[in-house]
Amino acid sequence: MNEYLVDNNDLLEDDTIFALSSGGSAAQATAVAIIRISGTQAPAILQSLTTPGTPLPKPRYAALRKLYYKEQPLDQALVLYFPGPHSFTGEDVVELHCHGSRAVVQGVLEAISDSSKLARYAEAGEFTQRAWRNGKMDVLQVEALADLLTADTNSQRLQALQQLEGKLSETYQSWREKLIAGLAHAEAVIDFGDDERFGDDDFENPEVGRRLQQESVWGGVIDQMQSLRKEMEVQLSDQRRGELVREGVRISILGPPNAGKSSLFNVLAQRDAAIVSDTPGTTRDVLELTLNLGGVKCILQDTAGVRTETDDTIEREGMKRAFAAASQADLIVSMIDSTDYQAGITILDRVLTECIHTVGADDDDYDDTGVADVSSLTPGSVLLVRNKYDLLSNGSSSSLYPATTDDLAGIFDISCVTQEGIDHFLDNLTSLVLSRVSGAATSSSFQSSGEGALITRARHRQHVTCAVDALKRFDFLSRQGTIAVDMAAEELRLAASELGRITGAVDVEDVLDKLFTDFCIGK
Ligand SMILES: Nc1nc2c(ncn2[C@@H]2O[C@H](COP(=O)(O)OP(=O)(O)OP(=O)(O)O)[C@@H](O)[C@H]2O)c(=O)[nH]1
Ligand SMILES: [K+]
Ligand SMILES: [Mg+2]
Repeated sequence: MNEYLVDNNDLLEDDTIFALSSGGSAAQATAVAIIRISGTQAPAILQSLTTPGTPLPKPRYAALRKLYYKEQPLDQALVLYFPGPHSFTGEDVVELHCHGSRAVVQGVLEAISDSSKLARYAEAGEFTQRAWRNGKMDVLQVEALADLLTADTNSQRLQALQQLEGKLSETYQSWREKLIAGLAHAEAVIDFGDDERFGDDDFENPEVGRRLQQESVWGGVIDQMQSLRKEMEVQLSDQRRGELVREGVRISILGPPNAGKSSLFNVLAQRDAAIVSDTPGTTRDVLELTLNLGGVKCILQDTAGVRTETDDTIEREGMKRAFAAASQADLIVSMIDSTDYQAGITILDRVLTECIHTVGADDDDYDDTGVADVSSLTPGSVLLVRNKYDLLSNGSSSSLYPATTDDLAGIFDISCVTQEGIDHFLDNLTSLVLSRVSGAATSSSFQSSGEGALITRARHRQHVTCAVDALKRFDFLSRQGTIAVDMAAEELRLAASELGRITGAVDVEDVLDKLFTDFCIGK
């Protein structure tokens, strides 16, 4: 395809662009290939491919057309014409649904690029970029489209569709409008000294009337901004459900050496993804694989075995990585060898306490107990798995539980060798994953999509957090009486601009540049 690409410096926003939009490449045969052309020259290009005098298809209706290049037939294709602005990009768009063989696709692409020199091959995401530029979608919807195009699971698809529909955009827009209204009131209060618009005549003493009026307007603004802030805080306290759906729920397998962590990893992967051996300390790096549990994307991690002491520097590094992974996990599968229960519990107890209540990722020394810090782990995010159940005589395992038992989401006896207990464990793990994202766009809530204003990216969270911070400062300043109104108003302006950045109402070129490069060519 590179032959169609032109020098980046020559790219113009009003060029007519074209691309193979149906995925794959011109070198791969498919049943049908869709070639898309967007820009002012699109209808002319279509006409140059058909015999002279052939009319353009009726807008938005499919028509069968014979395509020619240099008087040789290229293909018999289904052709669609979407005159702008009623098209995906907002420009004139032509779609050619051709037979997907290499000869046809390459022939048609060559004909488009060569015959008239009217168009150039599109850059990655350029069609979407035009849609955004022409006001067909906002940044949130561009992000949703990117998510939809890369969705692996049901929940990711539903969430992306919901955001594409504009649910999230509506929420942020309405919040921003409220802030701007508040700002307008604040400015009226600021101007009030020289402004007679509040009808002082209604009051016997104009000065008293003025002050009363001013206070009541201001009081109303303060109340509205406070309830707006509460709405935002509710959205922020969503346990990151939307982000979990989008990014995947991180599940770390943690435990002492030889507990069978890699064996479980392989059972869940349904292949030999990790090395299993009877040598303790086999796994050193953190291994990851993606699982679909109940329609939710999960990232499963196998980690190095943790123990209290080791002289091996590589093993120490492995343990450090295991800790870092576990501290960032959303769920932990803590595993012990049932035949070595007591030793396992002692280690796990300590490890879990550290992972749940502290983050050890920055510690050079595993033995250092870090200061309590943020961790994505919450009580109920640890499943205790007692492995090698097959080796226990009469299946009785110890009833001793770790001291952190309050934090446990369940205790499971399994065998990675006989696969006993695996299904039961997996069912429970799946339920736990689902409960983590409940309220996000799962199929049921999508139907009754009343709310659905979930944050789906860290970028959104950051801006909403900044807006809330500005509203907190507003609250403080506004309580100082009308004396600090102008400073308070500035905070409203700041909060509005933070929200504007989410939808792209306020400058977001850098966000978009990054986003469009993630798109495939043809989208
Ligand atoms: N009998 C029995 N053996 C098991 C079971 N699960 C794992 N093993 C064995 O236990 C040994 C250790 O297994 P691994 O999966 O390598 O253990 P690990 O926890 O990943 O070990 P490190 O990576 O060294 O921390 C291997 O010899 C496995 O075959 C089980 O359920 N039953
Ligand atoms: K091992
Ligand atoms: Mg291992």
